[in-house]
Amino acid sequence: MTVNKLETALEQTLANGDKIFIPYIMAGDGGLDKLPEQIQFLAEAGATAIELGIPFSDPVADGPVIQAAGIRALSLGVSLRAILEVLKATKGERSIPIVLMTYFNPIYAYGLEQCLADCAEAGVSGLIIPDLPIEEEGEIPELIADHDLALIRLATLTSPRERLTKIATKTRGFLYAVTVTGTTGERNEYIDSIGDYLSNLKQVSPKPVVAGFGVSTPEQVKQLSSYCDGVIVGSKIVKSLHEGNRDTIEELILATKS
Ligand SMILES: O=P(O)(O)OC[C@@H](O)[C@@H](O)c1c[nH]c2ccccc12
Repeated sequence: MTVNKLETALEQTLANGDKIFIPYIMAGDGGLDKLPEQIQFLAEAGATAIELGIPFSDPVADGPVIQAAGIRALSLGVSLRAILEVLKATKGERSIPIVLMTYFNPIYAYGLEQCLADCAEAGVSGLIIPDLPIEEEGEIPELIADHDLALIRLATLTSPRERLTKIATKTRGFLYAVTVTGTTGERNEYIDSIGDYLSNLKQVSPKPVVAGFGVSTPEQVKQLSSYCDGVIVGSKIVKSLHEGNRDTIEELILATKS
């Protein structure tokens, strides 16, 4: 029951009075053999779930830090297939839910049905596919649900209210609330209406609302998660892991604890 694993972890975090913290890491950055230990470190540091990026040659939504991590992983020959094999082999060792963040192309190249079956077998709980807008999903959400995986939808600042409501109703697991316009990466400030945007999403979303993009300090973690159910941090985590600066990661996670 992989979807349940994700939803239970999110619910438990909120029931404890904490906020959700989902770190994004690039699979295979530093070598795929490092992945199980990186996951274990983040789980022990108190992460709720992990968003695992699949390296891809044309990552249109990624800023410089994540692009560079993807290039490092690709240069080591890291593939979706190899990542799923590592996840499958280490499934019994971890209890933290894993969500894959991948552009649609690697899934398509793998073969949709086979990829979903292998994700489920590897113990993956959900998928974030940023270049699959709801207008173009077709039958894909049903196939994903048939494999007991959550398709996590993204809400963006530029979506009209009606579209946001549709996205919020359709999302599974949680709603990913993108907090900036543009690509991933650290930001110094958010738009003034960020609180209203997140509070509105909370009102229309039956699932937890988790804010991501541009979050890199404990203060930002606290600020954004005060309007919703928690945060996703990508670039800052990727950079800190790469530089061996793990204290920074622990401090970010600590900011979500009550
Ligand atoms: O790096 P940031 O600004 O902290 O943002 C999170 C983000 O990296 C992660 O969720 C992500 C990485 N690549 C993406 C592509 C689309 C949507 C989300 C993502």
